[in-house]
Amino acid sequence: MRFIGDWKIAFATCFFIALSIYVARLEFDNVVLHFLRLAKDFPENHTGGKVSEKSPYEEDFMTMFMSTAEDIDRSYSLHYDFYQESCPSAERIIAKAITETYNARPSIAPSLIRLLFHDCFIEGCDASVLLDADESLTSEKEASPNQSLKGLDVIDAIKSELENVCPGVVSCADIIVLAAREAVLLVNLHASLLVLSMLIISVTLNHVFGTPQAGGPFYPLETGRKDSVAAFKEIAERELPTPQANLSVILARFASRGFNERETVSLFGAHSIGTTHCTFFEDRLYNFAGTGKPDPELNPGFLQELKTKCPFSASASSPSPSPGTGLAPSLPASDCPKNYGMSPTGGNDGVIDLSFNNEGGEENFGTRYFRRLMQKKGLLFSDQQLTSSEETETWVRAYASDPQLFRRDFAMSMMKLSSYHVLTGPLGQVRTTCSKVLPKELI
Ligand code: HEM
Ligand SMILES: [Ca+2]
Repeated sequence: MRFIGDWKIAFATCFFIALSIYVARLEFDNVVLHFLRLAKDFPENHTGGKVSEKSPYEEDFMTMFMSTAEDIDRSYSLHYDFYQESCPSAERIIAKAITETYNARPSIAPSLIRLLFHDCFIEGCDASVLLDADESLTSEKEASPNQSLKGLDVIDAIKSELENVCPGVVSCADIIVLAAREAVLLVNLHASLLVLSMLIISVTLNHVFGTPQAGGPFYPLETGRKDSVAAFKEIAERELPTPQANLSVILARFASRGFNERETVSLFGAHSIGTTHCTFFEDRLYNFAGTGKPDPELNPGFLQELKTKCPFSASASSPSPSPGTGLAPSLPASDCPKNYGMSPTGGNDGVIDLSFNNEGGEENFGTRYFRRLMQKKGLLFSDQQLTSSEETETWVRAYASDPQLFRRDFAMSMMKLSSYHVLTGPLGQVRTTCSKVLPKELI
């Protein structure tokens, strides 16, 4: 009995020490939150909707948020707490909905982060990706890269909840970026108390030994995005890099949207969570670039493990665009079985964790992905391409060994992506249903 009592006291003590260290180590997020509070007290100091031209790494969150903006007309720009008066509970409602959904369906977190990328990368964060086809519009959802998107139902559900509370106020574009922000925060954080306690202890141990905390980083977001009245299927087909894209294609696509190498590499850290279909990399296992052999850039032991997860299928032997082409631009999705889209028939529809056989630990958001790249264990050809140039490999190595650097850079890049090319003021509309533009009589 005595032993059990001692054990309990020891456990409780460890738990509270672990908790204190964990909380203390959240300094990064706390600084941001502190700054957010400051920002709230001085609302006239917010930046406008445009992403700063200056590299965000020369600035911190404070300056990015509070730097000079006097010359920007606030009604035409994003600003912090845009819904403060029009819908004060909006951000709370979104956060609650995402947390509840995540508790029942943790896979929602990566799906929402990917949804943000696919929306913002194509003509900006304007919810264009959510529109359904109608007589005047071809849906972006039909573009081959978007056919495997998930989580749209959750955005729709949040939107209808918000429409009940404050009709016609909160844009779908803002819901996407806020939902993705909550998703980043939640990744790997499970709700059950037992799991949470164990997580805190294991995370604390990780800290002691120099590895990062669980969950993704927090980053502040301005709001006030408007929704588009158009969708951009062809642009999505053409511009979203394919899993077979080589580094120059990838860097060019990101650079044309203002992202440098460092920012691009940091965003790829999102691939440390979620899943991928075998069809997106099976050519690397069986028939790389039509050679009938595996990709020599794939770790041999890892290759064998992947083969058991993704057995040879008809689609693995079908011709594929040679790596690096991005997307065969002249072929419609259905004619191009190995492009970004799901091959409609004969494809390997197996699904595998992007962190398959992860050695970095579940809690290791970001860092584990970069460590795997250094071991030639990138799942997608496009992932492994990040180690193919000196500049990008430098960042891969940096993020693999410095979790705090990754968290900071990822947060900054996600902020930048979330504000890319937004519509504000009269340039867009607030849809009442995310999948439909407003009927003319309501505009
Ligand atoms: C060259 C650039 C990229 C390519 C080729 C690419 C490709 C892919 C592919 C093929 C999948 C698997 C989809 C499926 O099978 O359902 C995937 C998943 C994912 N991607 Fe990317 N991606 C890229 C960049 C990004 C970026 C920049 C982000 C975020 C900032 C991102 C976030 C994700 C996430 C979180 C998942 C998991 C989705 C889920 O589990 O539902 N990706 N990506
Ligand atoms: Ca868009």
